[in-house]
Amino acid sequence: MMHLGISQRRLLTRAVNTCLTGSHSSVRALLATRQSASRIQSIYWFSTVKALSSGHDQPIKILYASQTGTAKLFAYQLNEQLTDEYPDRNISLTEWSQVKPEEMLEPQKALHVFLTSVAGVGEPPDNGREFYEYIMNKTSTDDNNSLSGLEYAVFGLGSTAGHAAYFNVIGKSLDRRLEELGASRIMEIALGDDGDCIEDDFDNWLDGFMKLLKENDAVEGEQVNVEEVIDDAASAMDFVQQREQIQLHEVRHHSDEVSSEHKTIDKFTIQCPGASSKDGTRMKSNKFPTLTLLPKSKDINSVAAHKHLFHLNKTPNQFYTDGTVSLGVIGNKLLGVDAGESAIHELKLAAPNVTYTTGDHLVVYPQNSQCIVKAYLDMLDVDGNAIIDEGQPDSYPFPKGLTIYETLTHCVDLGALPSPSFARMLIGKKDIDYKSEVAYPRRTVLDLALQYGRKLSLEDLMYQVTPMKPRYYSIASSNVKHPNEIRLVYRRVQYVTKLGMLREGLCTNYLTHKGYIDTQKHAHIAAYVNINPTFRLPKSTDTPVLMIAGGCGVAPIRALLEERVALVSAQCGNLGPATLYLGFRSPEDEVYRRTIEDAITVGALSNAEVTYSSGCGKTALVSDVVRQHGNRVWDHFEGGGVTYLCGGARSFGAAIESAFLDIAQEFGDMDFAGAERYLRVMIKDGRLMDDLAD
Ligand SMILES: Cc1cc2nc3c(=O)[nH]c(=O)nc-3n(C[C@H](O)[C@H](O)[C@H](O)COP(=O)(O)O)c2cc1C
Repeated sequence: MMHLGISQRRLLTRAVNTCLTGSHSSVRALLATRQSASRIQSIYWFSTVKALSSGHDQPIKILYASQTGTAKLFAYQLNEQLTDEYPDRNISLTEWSQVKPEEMLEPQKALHVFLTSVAGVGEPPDNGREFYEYIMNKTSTDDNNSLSGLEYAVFGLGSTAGHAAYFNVIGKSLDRRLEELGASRIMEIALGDDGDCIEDDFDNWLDGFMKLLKENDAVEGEQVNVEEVIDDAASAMDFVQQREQIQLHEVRHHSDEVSSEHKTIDKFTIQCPGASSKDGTRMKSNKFPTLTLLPKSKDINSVAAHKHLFHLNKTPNQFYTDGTVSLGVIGNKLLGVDAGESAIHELKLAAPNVTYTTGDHLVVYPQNSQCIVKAYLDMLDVDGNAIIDEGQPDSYPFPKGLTIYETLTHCVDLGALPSPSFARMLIGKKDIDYKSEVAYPRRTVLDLALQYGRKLSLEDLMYQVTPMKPRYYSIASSNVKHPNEIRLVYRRVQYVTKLGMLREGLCTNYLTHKGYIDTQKHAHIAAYVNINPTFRLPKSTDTPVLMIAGGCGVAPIRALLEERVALVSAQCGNLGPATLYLGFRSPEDEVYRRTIEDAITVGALSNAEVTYSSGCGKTALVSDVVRQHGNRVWDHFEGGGVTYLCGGARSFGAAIESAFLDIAQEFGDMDFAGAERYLRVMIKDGRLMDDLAD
């Protein structure tokens, strides 16, 4: 399932940069929601914040660890704001994995700002693991190890939507650990919540951080009082406002001599081979470094423009994560043909050289649709064929040497929301209510630019737009049955916003358009397998299995069923009983009936209960059925069986968790707190596994 659903588990993908969109969840998170708020408070109640003592010319090190790109994006935004504000100060931007852990910290030499997300349920991001382990194991007893004199601030990224029990644990532990090791916290940790509106959280933190630096400058003797600090903040905003007027300046192309006629007529434009205007000029940003463009003769609609970015692999410009491969689309069909446009799809991919295990995720790199890319090219006034030259400054956030068309197609998320600062620039106001004006109506950069009549330069877009992130999908096939094939299940996302704008999920629509044509020449997608060791069939085949799923949550369940059927065929010992509770929106939405019937016929599934929440005479929610069968469910729990829970996190996952808590209280004769403890032990012991997302 894609999750739009589940997959979006990690799917986090998502939305990583959007407010109130999909997010990953887990039962343990749901369980802990009630407790987490007070726990977080108590942890930080006693945290100490010390006045910033370093000089106003002290270098600032921005250090980030990011799994899906959000912390990285914020780190870049912080870098931009700081270099803007303090052009003469030494500001550096470093990914944790870029330097040896023991070389990353420089007490007394720099102010350290850490940004880190949480990935993999309470785990650090992959590019942060080494440093995180280093700092957590570092001892404070050895003088050489002491971090005394190191001033720091932490912006943590996490999600309460799906990970309340582990909300921001990495940022919080890091923040605590640094203090334990003698470092000085100059600002309370900020806990960005991707389950709500993390852009807003970062914006508020950034505002506070910049003010703190200004106050420090004032204390240092520049005689700036508090009102001045506030005025400064306001004039910084005025600058933002000025920026949107986008002054156009005459500049030279990096290597070309500008002809005398251009010198005289192009007062506000850059002479540029990548311009689409007749006179060869385009707009310039008065804030971001001018991108040097080279002409390219190929047409943007040529095949080359749509190819994947594998040619960048093993270069400094590599775009895909190691292990990303090109998978041929060998099947793509609507499973519920009468279920309308949001019917569930199944995508079949040839994966001859890919190793995966049943329960893993496939991480897909989507592309923006051609019509959206074209609309941006028109707005930017540039030629999509022009190549963004290799010689850009290091701060340029995307691979160099690609055409503008390729960059807009692959590297930036044109469906994402602009950051608050970018939105302010586009709207032309310093005070905006980001949630109501941008996040909830889901206005994109293009929407705002068109609505407010802004013309954007290429640079203003490239330096502020959200980078493209790959999307996570639960694999819906078993590697035992299909070692050379991967199936995904997804629902195409389409909806109309409160402002009446049609919105389409970027990846599900990308996949939908990867139609299958039965020839040797397949469409391809770029993707890699993400190992998911906490979602596996039990090692012992006779362990009883209970599977509970809703909608696209059927994806990983299909994989488990396929594997159990394969185990029956291979006569791999005694197969324990297996029960399935599965819910769909309506009978038309139902998928895999045949698969379920076949599994029952061969003995891979003992019984199945399929319910519909609407569209038929007898509707029921899966959670109601689970409650009705409470005694059986309890016997399963007590009998040492394993349980799988797959589907949407917020409503489906929460409803089933609530049913489990009721069952434990009723049949286990325990109170609510005891029921919560009971489920927690099941999770810890690997007897309750989930693949939940929204
Ligand atoms: C696989 C995965 C696991 C996650 N686990 C947690 C978690 O345990 N606790 C939490 O607070 N957030 C968790 N999150 C949410 C992310 O930390 C959050 O979306 C963050 O903004 C992502 O930042 P990044 O893109 O820089 O990695 C998880 C996200 C993913 C993708």
